[in-house]
Amino acid sequence: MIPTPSTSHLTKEDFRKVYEPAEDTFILLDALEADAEALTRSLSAPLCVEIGSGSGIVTTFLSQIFGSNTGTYIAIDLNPHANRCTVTTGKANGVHIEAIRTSLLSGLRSRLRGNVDVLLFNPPYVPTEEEEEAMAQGKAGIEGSWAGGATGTRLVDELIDDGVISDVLAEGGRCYLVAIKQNDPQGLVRRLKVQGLEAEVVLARRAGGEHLHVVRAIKP
Ligand SMILES: C[S@@+](CC[C@H](N)C(=O)[O-])C[C@H]1O[C@@H](n2cnc3c(N)ncnc32)[C@H](O)[C@@H]1O
Repeated sequence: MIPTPSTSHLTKEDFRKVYEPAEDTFILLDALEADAEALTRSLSAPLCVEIGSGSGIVTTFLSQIFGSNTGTYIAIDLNPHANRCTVTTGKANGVHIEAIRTSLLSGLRSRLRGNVDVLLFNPPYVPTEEEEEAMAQGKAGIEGSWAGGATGTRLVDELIDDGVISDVLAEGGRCYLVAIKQNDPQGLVRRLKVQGLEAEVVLARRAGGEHLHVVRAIKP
């Protein structure tokens, strides 16, 4: 069993500004752990990119699967406090994470094209008024952790429908997305398939009031 990275260096004050790991975080860790053997078998020096890294716990966990001196870890977040927390969580657990402040993969897409071995995104997935989502994105604070627009998939839609995921993944590269039932995970799977990816729901469970899913897409 891979240990959950320590976040004990982060304070209550940090978690007022940055998303605190919760059930949606943990289902993503579980999906990665379930694929640990396949990940390490097929990738020796992986380039791993997480969008929306928050506390940094997911990227740190992924580095533990590969071994912390193996691979390159890039963690993106729109929230500058998340960038800082991600770096300190990496350090506290012995991994170097490059934190970048941008929206989705803006400014990085052409550099990453065909090179990403593992792409992760636990997005803001709660269905909200579009105005509320736009305001949350503008503030780049904690509100941006959950406000997901009309169907909760505004950011994921942008990644899928603009072909960003299929574009940046390397051959054999994998993308893991968290979604809830209201996001229509099977619809996400269908649209990822349209982009030429092998996609499926690999994990689903109820937690509190949410029916959480992890969608995995692999570039053949
Ligand atoms: C649900 S939280 C997930 C945090 C962490 N990965 C986890 O699983 O605990 C979503 C994260 O996405 C970030 N985010 C929201 N909009 C973003 C955007 N346009 N580009 C990059 N990150 C974004 C938020 O700041 C937040 O840290």
